[in-house]
Amino acid sequence: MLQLSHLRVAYGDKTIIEDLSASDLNPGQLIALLGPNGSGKSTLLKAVAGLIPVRKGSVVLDGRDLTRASFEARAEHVVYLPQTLPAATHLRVFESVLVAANASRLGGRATEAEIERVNEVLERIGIAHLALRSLGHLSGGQRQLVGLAQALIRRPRLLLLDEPLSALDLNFQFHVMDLLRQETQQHQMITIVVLHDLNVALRHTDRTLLLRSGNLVANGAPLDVITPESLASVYGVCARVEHCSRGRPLIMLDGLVQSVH
Ligand SMILES: Nc1ncnc2c1ncn2[C@@H]1O[C@H](COP(=O)(O)OP(=O)(O)OP(=O)(O)O)[C@@H](O)[C@H]1O
Repeated sequence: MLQLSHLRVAYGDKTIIEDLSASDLNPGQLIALLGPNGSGKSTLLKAVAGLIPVRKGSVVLDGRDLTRASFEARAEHVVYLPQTLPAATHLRVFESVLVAANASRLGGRATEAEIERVNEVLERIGIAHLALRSLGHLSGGQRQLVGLAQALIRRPRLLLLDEPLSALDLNFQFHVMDLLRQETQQHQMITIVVLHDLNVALRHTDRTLLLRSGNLVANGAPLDVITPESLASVYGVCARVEHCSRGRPLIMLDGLVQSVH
């Protein structure tokens, strides 16, 4: 279980998150982290991952406060995939995922099991045919899928993904969200994914955290959090949550209420 308590996060003297708490973040849950541009989503993920110091409060994972753990200890349990795509190096896709699989131990030869796992992850994501291509020869979306493979191969306790769909086409967006849900449930991970497409959050996630100006304004089931009221007050849009002929919820955007920036 993950519990965030009274977090304060700042860049220098600029406080972004003042006093944020979130509980009920449980293993097996795919959790959407939503909020307008600049609301602090990346800052929160980076702080939980230990990439920005937490000035106050705690990040407790399975009873252990990660803010007091060494970077190495934290890296064993937490994987963070940033918004930026993996660098376009000469490394081949297969090697880059193998390196990620080995990231938590120093050196040593890859085991048969690790090689098999890399093949399996590439297959599941749908990029096995790219295994021998160098990263520098891939498209942006293909590199984003490699980044995802590098994260999933680690099978962490806590997986933090910052806009992992931003470069993907519709087919891969659906496939990746489906895969994340399966992996999260099967391996009882806690997966937090930053999304801008609220329909994706409604369709694919178990829980939703909604940020506004560094404050957590809602934490609950997607349909309880994504409401006309919260869309108006947080995103400044006039919208309805309708149900399509198959019963799935869909956000219909009618216009802007106000600027929230
Ligand atoms: N390195 C930094 N130094 C100072 N301020 C920063 C830094 N990085 C981000 N900020 C500020 O922190 C605030 C939150 O930024 P953050 O990137 O966490 O937002 P976000 O919700 O992820 O936004 P987006 O949806 O646009 O990616 C913004 O006001 C931003 O300008």
